Amino acid sequence: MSLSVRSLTVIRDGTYVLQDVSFEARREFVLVAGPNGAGKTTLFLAVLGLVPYRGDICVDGVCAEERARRVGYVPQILARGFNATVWEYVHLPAKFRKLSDAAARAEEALKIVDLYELRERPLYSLSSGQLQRAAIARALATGGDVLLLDEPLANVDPQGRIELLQLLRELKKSRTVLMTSHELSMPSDLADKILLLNRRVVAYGTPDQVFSEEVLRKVYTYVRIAKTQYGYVCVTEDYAHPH
Ligand SMILES: Nc1ncnc2c1ncn2[C@@H]1O[C@H](COP(=O)(O)OP(=O)(O)OP(=O)(O)O)[C@@H](O)[C@H]1O
Repeated sequence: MSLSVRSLTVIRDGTYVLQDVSFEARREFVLVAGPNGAGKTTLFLAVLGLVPYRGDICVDGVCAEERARRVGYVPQILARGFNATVWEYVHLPAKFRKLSDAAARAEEALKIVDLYELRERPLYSLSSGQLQRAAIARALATGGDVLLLDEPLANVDPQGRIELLQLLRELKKSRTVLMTSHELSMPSDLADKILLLNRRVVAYGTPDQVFSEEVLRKVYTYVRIAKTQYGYVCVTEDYAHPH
């Protein structure tokens, strides 16, 4: 459950989308932050071997593209499908990979995300938060000691967010989880590390290290993050100086 990225460079249409990106994560929860176009999704696609890249990417010491089998990926935009049930959505990828215990894996994954009771429901009937949890179960069912979650908190209501954060806390106990988010307010016990990207690694460290004004200024002009009793709270200067 370790991910090691060394000197990763991705060029698309002649432009450097990622340049000399290096970091390691081992059974940690890493929040991948950075502005639009910073290369966060591209980093995930490179780990999965879906874009051409230079550099070394290894999962549990496996650096060839078979490493992708050890990675669970939840993309930013989730297809609701039309006729699939929750069970089919979670079970079928594991079955198509001919995993002998596909049904047991799907069952366990659905229990982990607390959707087992809803397994016969059509996918389209789920709320956004439930759909996100179903997508996480789908990734868990095919493997996934390293989980890559692209914006799982987007479009999720506050109650769904609490449920998802609770699930993420559980998942990180036995896995390496990378999650992208533009929402930097979060409980202080969630992220072990913050990877602040802007095509290069701007900073990689603990939230206290990266959420400092000095580091954030390198990427965001008007953003501040305060550590409060509620966790890290992100405010922009228009809140700090109301009109
Ligand atoms: N298929 C592609 N061909 C060429 N350039 C691409 C392609 N996909 C993405 N890019 C470019 O790569 C850069 C990084 O995109 P990426 O989606 O990785 O950023 P991101 O940090 O995930 O952004 P966001 O926060 O908006 O989701 C962007 O400038 C984008 O235009």
